[in-house]
Amino acid sequence: MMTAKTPGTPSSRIEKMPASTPGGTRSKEEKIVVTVRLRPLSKREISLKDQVAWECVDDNTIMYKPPPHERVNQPTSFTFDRVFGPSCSTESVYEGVKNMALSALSGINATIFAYGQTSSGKTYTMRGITEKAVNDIYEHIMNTPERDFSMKISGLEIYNENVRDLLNSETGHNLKLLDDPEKGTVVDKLVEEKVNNDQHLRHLIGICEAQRQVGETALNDTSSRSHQIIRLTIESTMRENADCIRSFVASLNFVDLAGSERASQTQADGARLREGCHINLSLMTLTTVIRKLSVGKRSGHIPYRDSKLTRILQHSLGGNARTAIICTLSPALGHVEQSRNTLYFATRAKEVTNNARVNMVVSDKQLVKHLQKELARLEAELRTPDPSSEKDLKIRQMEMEIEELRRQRDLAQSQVDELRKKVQEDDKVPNMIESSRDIKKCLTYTGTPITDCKEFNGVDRPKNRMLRMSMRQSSTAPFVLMHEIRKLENLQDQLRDEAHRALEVLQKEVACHRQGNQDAAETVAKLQAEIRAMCAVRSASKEVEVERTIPTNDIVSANLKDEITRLHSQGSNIAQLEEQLENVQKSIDKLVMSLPSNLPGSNGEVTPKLKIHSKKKKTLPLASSNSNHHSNFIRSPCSPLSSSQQIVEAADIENIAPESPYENASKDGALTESEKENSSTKAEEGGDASSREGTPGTPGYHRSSSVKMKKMQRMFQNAAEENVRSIREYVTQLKERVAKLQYQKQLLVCQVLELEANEAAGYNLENDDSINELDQPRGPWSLTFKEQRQQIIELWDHCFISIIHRTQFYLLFKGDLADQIYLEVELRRLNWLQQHFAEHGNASLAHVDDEPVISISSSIKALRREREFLAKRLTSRLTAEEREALYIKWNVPLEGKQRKLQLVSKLWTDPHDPQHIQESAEIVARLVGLCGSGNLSKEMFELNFVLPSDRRPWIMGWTNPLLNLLNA
Ligand SMILES: Nc1ncnc2c1ncn2[C@@H]1O[C@H](COP(=O)(O)OP(=O)(O)OP(=O)(O)O)[C@@H](O)[C@H]1O
Repeated sequence: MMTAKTPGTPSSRIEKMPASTPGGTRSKEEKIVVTVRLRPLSKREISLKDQVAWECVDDNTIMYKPPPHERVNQPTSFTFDRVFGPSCSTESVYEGVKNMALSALSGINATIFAYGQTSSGKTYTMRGITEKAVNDIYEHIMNTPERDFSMKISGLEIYNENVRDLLNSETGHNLKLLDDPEKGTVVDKLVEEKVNNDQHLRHLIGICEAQRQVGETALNDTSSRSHQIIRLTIESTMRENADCIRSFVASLNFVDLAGSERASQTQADGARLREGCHINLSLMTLTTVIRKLSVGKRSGHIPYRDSKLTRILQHSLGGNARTAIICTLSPALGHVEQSRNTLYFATRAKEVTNNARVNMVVSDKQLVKHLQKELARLEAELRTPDPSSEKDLKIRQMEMEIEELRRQRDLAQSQVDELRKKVQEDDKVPNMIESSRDIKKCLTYTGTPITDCKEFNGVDRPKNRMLRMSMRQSSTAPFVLMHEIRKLENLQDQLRDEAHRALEVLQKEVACHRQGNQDAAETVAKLQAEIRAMCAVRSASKEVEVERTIPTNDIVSANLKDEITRLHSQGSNIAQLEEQLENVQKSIDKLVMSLPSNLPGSNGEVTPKLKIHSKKKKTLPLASSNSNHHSNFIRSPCSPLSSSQQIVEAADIENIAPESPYENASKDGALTESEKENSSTKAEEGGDASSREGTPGTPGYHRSSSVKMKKMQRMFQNAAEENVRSIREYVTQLKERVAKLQYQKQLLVCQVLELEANEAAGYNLENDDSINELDQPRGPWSLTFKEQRQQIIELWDHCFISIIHRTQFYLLFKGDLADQIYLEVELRRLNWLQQHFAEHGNASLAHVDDEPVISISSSIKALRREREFLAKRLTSRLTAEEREALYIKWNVPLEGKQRKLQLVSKLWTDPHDPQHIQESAEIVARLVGLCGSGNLSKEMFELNFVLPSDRRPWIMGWTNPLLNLLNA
């Protein structure tokens, strides 16, 4: 025999909570749900020709339909949560309370009542509801495998105010109600049967039904004479969490009340009358409790204890449960009074508020198990403190971290001290200062020392020191330096050869025009001889150098010393070449002036296209090799340098054609003085009387011949002028290239001088650690690289350098050891440029043909043009989606004007934000097609003068900034 528990306290221990509030979870106020079910007329009613007096007018309203001529003084219309008419199935009625029934599965108590007069259909309805609820409960359990459910069932009836156990028909009579301080009212000795499955549950419910007191009344052959309560207690726990000791627990009550009719109506007497009295006592108390609860807190005392029914169902009436009351009605006019009473009861009931909450409990078994486990753990801990406990472990870890941090701090401190000491020693070495002076001198393009150079004055000493250190690191690669020296010398040779060839052409031109200035021809011949002499010296020295073209590392130090000496001794060669070219240019100018068209007596004007200071700068070949670009600047018929040597020879032959009589006479040696004079006069008139095409003696013919001669003369004259002009321009280009060569050589000399200084300061080249660093993959160089690259990025921004150049450089040089030379030269170049801007402001750096070479404004202008170009490329290189994504990312208004230009104008603008730089470079690379196409090569940045096949700055490499810097 098991002890019965109250609905709120199933077989579990409520976790330190009052019986009325198990689990302590927050309660939810909810009114009792009231529905009305109107059954069809029964056979008995039909046979009595009773009439239907009630009609369900909608889902919520039931209305009295009085017979004709009846005066109705009472309400005729009643509204509830739901109203079900005679045709509605029990399933529909269940749907109205289903939610409530299933809330028991999640720990909320629920009670479903059936209230109504005898034979109104209470039992009929509650059987259907119970059956469907059982189906749904088991379906839910099947669909919730994560929870472990257990269920118990108890059944009782209150018959004549006696509580009978429907599952214990033998001894379960007149059970006592006990008041438990924790659990509330409990039915003593009520059997609670554990339910195994749905079949088992149905079976047990069937037993309860069978055990219920049934009797025949005038209205119902099988009238239920008692109040029946079937209670399911459902408990569930999460399966996974073994440590979870809490469970949901709730009870679900199915209550089928006895008929609420008056005894007289049932024509009861004897036993039925007595039953009726008791039934009415319980129902009267229920009605009173409901009425009192319906008016709220003002109602005062609630007489739950006045009947066993209300005592047992106390929690379901205004307490911790959700409650639904299904009021059943007979539609018969003959029962209208009882039906109205039922509807009055239902109307009050719907005003009652309950406070249901989730019941969380700890089962005694689980609690004991949990406490035992905890006790064992604590005892074990007390006996032997666990060394590997989490807290201890953390403390030890932290101690180790502190120790490591301390060690790192000490190491860093000692490094700083060492560095400081070294720097102090460095400052004491006069050779280093001397070296700095040399560098200053070498960096001065025009040969004038930059006395207040920011990078090397005392004001910026830390930066200066850093630069010196980085230069020492990178410039101590003698092998690279020697390689660069060789390259420069080759360039020098090529330039000299080209200058020589240009002068040869010039000489031929002079020879071609005997009327040219004799002095100029002599000057040219003299210069030509000088250049030949220079070439001879150079080729002799070359022979000596053959053996040491590829020096080994062992002898690199010694060779470099030789190089230094040789570079010093050759220092004047380039200057001489420049000077000689200058003289050549002057001679050409004289030559041009001496041409017939420019002589005051010819046409009286200087040909505009022969103006010496031509404003229009032509694209002339600057290839270091003898390419067929020469054909672009010397044109036939007079040019010996048409395109190749063969053409030169052919042109020499062609030049014989327009022989003058003076020439013929000279050849023959038989021309008289008068003839010479005649010839001279005709020549001055523009005609050529000695033309072999003419027939002397014919006036018309003579005139025609004279016109032809004039045309031919003019033609040759123009060709000659053109050639001389071309040569002049070519010489100008040679001068520019020589200037660049000079600059590059100076940069190299700087490095060599620095090497000397380092050596003098005790940095032995052979034992220099920085040389060994070449073999080491990372270390100090990676730091220097980062510093130098950041300086370069900032200087790019400061000097308005092409953003395509920046992109190329940024993407190419990632910190390889081989990048040292590139970074260093770029840094020097930019420092020098910055210095120039600081000193000269907007004045140009150098002049070619009176055009400014570089200035702040020209750099800004070039950068703007470049951004405009890139903005245009946004359309062709990116899709509309990509563009839009970029606008959003770079905060460019999507509806704004010139969005593309706005976007491009934001690129490369923040030198201090590495992410900005990286992203800017990626976008520019995409726009100019540098991504993954192999277009980027370090060769572009070598110290070569690459042929600028296209003048657009963005397609050129490092040579372009150099050109920008030095040229235009
Ligand atoms: N909605 C309905 N549709 C069809 N028949 C119904 C309906 N409701 C009840 N009945 C029938 O009416 C008769 C009386 O029903 P029932 O026994 O459920 O009434 P009751 O209210 O429980 O009466 P009592 O209080 O006397 O036990 C039964 O024969 C039942 O089958």
